[in-house]
Amino acid sequence: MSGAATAGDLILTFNAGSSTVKMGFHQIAGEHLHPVAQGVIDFRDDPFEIRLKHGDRHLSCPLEVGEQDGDAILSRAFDWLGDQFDLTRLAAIGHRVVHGGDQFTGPVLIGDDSLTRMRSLAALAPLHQPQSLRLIEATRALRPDLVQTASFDTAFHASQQPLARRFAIPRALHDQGIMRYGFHGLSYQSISRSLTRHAVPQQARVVAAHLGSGCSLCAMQGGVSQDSSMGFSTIDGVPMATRSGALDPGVILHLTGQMGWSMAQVEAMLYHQSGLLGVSGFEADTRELLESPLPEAAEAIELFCFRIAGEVARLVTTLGGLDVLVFTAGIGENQPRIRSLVSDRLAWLGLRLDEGANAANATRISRATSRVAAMVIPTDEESVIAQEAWGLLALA
Ligand SMILES: Nc1ncnc2c1ncn2[C@@H]1O[C@H](COP(=O)(O)OP(=O)(O)O)[C@@H](O)[C@H]1O
Ligand SMILES: CC(=O)OP(=O)(O)O
Ligand SMILES: [Mg+2]
Repeated sequence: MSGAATAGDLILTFNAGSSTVKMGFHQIAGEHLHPVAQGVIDFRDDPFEIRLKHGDRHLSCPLEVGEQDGDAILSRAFDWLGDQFDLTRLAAIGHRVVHGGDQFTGPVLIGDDSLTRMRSLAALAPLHQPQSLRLIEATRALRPDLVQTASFDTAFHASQQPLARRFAIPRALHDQGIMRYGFHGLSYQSISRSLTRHAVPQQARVVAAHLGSGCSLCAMQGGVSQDSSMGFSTIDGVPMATRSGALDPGVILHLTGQMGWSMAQVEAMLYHQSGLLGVSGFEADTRELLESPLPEAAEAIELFCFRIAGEVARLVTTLGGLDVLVFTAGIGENQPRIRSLVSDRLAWLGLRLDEGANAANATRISRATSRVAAMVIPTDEESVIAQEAWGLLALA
């Protein structure tokens, strides 16, 4: 890749999540990077399309290609994006890559060697890593001239103490990399920066709850990660849209041993058939569940909030107390009812919501008298990826 840097002033980011690819266009202007447009391809839409918000304009384009055909999706998306932006201005494309293992503790330029190492981690994040790798490879084929960079979800958690990262299993397994990594790190880094902008002191003990399709929580102090609910894989921690969250490992032994399930069946159950979808029996989206009169829907929401509050309590122990609870991502930013149900279970910590502010998705949603502050802070993983890509351009 060396010598490939262009004089472009645009950075495009790709954030391949479990069900969407989010995009961000950022413009380099002197010492600053300005977000200029955000886009999304949501694979749950049928038929799916690319949607773009550019200033006040909302644009969309049907993709009309198979969901699995990554090359065709990208080429069609690039054609259309080329009508909206002068893509010769692209200086770099930055990708979110979920698993960096213990090999990547910061962002990297993508080249043959880093790509091989990212591929070796694909099995550890089967919902995410293959999707990012397909995008990176398709972009390389389409625009081999472009600098590409990778920003890792796991990197932010490299600051955790060894104790927080260890499972109580034989040391030899830990030494082979079977340890707690933590995810959603780009989101937590974005939150950490926003907290500084909101004048939250560096030493404040913060628990951030990233509640989207994937859900995790992170204990932060001094602007860095101290512990998190997700460990080795993106199934760990609290229940999610379709993932189980932490589960007694004896259940897996029972299913594969006594009940004769294959590993593929177990994997499908843990990643795709559990969480809100599994408990409700019909729906993974909190918006639909909260509208539903069915008791199973109410139970799915109750269990979700019960487990989130329980995880906050565990992370408070890691921090030795709690000053700020932050809600972020699709659910955290937009679902007052979920924030309220979680916070009610944390009243013993001295947390009291201002229900008016909560209903309005205000930045500060706790009462002035609350011992713990509760905040709603939009996450911006795309800006973190773009900043990191920009920082690497000089090395390209
Ligand atoms: N405007 C909204 N109002 C209420 N809930 C929302 C809204 N947008 C997203 N959500 C919830 O957030 C979830 C997706 O969150 P998001 O952070 O976009 O996920 P991901 O990045 O993991 O794909 C949806 O399944 C839905 O439950
Ligand atoms: C790590 C993870 O679960 O990511 P997402 O929420 O984007 O699926
Ligand atoms: Mg996400």
